[in-house]
Amino acid sequence: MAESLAQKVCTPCRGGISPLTQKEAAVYLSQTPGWGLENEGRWLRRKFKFADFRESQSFIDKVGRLAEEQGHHPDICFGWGYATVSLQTHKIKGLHENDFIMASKISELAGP
Ligand SMILES: C[C@H](O)[C@H](O)[C@H]1CNC2=NC(N)=NC(=O)C2=N1
Repeated sequence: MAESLAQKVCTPCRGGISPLTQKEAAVYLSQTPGWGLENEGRWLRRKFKFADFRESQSFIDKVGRLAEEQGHHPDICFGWGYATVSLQTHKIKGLHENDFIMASKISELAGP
């Protein structure tokens, strides 16, 4: 079986490559349920819901640790009962496989 996105690790992206096209991104998207494309496929986003503020905070804390581990950092907006996580590869102003790897790992942190 092909390696799942969540098993891969983010690799440094130094730029000089094209971002994924919307078509290519759509193929990855089918492997990251709950996530959606925004801004003409330049961003990947998902809103997670939680029981209260403490749970949202605990989740983003875990996301932060994962981001440091992987060297790939999402933008996060959170509040009582929710956290919205947005991913982009800045150097290419669009999406890279790394964004989908992170998305998949973040979904695993949120649980089933
Ligand atoms: C130098 C360092 O690896 C880069 O600036 C990394 C850090 N974290 C990052 N996180 C995200 N989401 N996109 C990036 O392009 C990015 N670049």
